[in-house]
Amino acid sequence: MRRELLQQVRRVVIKVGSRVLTVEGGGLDHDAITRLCDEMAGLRKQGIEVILVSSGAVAAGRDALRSADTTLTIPQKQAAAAVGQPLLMQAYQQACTRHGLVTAQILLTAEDLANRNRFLNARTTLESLLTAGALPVINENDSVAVAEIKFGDNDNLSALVTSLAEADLLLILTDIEGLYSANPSSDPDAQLIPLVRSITREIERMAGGSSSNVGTGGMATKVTAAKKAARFGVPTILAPGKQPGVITAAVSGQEIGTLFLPARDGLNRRKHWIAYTLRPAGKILVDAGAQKALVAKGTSLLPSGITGVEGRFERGRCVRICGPDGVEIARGLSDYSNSEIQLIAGHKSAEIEQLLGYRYGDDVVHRDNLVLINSI
Ligand SMILES: Nc1ncnc2c1ncn2[C@@H]1O[C@H](COP(=O)(O)OP(=O)(O)O)[C@@H](O)[C@H]1O
Ligand SMILES: N[C@@H](CCC(=O)OP(=O)(O)O)C(=O)O
Repeated sequence: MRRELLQQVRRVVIKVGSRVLTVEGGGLDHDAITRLCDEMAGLRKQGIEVILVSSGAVAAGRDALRSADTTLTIPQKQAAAAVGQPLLMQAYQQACTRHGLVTAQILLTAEDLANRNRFLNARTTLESLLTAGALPVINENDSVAVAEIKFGDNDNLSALVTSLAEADLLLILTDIEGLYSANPSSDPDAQLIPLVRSITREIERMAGGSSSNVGTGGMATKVTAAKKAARFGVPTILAPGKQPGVITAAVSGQEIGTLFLPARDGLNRRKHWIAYTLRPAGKILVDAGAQKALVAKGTSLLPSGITGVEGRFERGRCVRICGPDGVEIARGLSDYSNSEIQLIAGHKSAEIEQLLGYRYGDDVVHRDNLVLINSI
C-alpha cells in the first residue's frame, strides 16, 4: 500500500528536528548531517526534488556560546539562533559538496507566508532553486521573529512549506520511531502506530509535548502538521531521523515510522492558504440565518446577515466569522474593511453603494475565499 502511494512522489519536504542534528550534550552531529545529505543527494539522483526544513540553529548556537543556562530566555534563543544558523549551513554545505550539491538558505517568518505576494515570491524562488539543482534549506528566521510573526515550531513551518512548494510528501524526522499510542517516556505500554488513516481527536489526544530540552512542540505539533498536509492532499511520514537509511526507506515505501494518509476531501490551494497560513485580523458576527446559509449551503456572506464586527482590518484581510453564540464557524478574506462593514451590516447588498458611496461587490466574504471551520 505504501509503495503504491509513494510511487508518484516527485517532490518531498524533509523536516529534521534538533535532536536528530545534535549530539547528546549539545553541538552539531556531523555524522548524522553527512548521512542525511548522502541520502538526500541519492533522492536527487533518482529525480526526486528535496526541500529541507531544518531545526538545530538554537541548539548549535547554544553549544558554540557555551551557555551555562539550562533554559534560555527568548532573546538568548534569538542570539543563539544567529550564531547557530551559519554553523548549521556550513555543516550542510560541507556534507553536500561531495555530491556536487549546492545548498541555499531561506529564512522565513510567518509574515512572509501570510502575505500573498511574498508567498508567491517565495514559491518562485524555491522553484528556481530546484530547477537549478540546489538543495533549499529552510528555517524560521528566529533572530527577528517575535511572537506575533512566529510559526512557533518547524513542524508547522514544514507543513506550510509543503503547500508552498506543492510537494507530494512531507517526511518529518525526529528522535523517536513514530507516533505512539501515548508518550513512551511516561507510558511504558505505549505502542507504535504504523498507519493513521484519518487524524481524529483520539489521535490528537495521543500526541503529547516534547520530553527533550532542545525539541519544540513535541508530538502534538507533528500531528497538527500532518493534519495540515493531509488537508492539502499530501501524506506525511514520521520517522526516526538517527536511523541510517531512514530517508531512502521512507520515500521508497518501506514500513518505517508512522504514515498519515492524505484526506480525501482536501482543500484547494487558495483555501488551504486562508485556513492555515493567514492570521485572522478581526471578527464578523452573523445571525442564525447567515450561519445556516454558510454552513449548510456553502453560500457567500452577505451584509444582510451580519450583526456586528470586531477588530480593525483593511479590505482583503483574513477574518473569523462567528455565529450568534460567538463560536467561529468559518474563516475568510473580507472584501470590506471593519469600518465599511459597520455601515453596511444588516442591510441588503443593493444598498451598499448608497451607504458607502461606492461598492466592491455584493458579498462581504465571497465563498471562494471562505473556509468552514469544520473542514479545517
Ligand atoms: N504519542 C507520542 N508518540 C511519540 N512521541 C511522543 C508522543 N507524545 C509525546 N512525544 C514526545 O515527542 C518527542 C518528539 O518531539 P520533539 O522533542 O519536539 O522532537 P523534534 O526536535 O524532532 O521536533 C518524542 O521524543 C516524545 O518525547
Ligand atoms: N528554529 C529552531 C527550531 C524550532 C523547532 O521547531 O525545533 P524542533 O522541535 O527541534 O524541530 C532552530 O533552528 O533552533
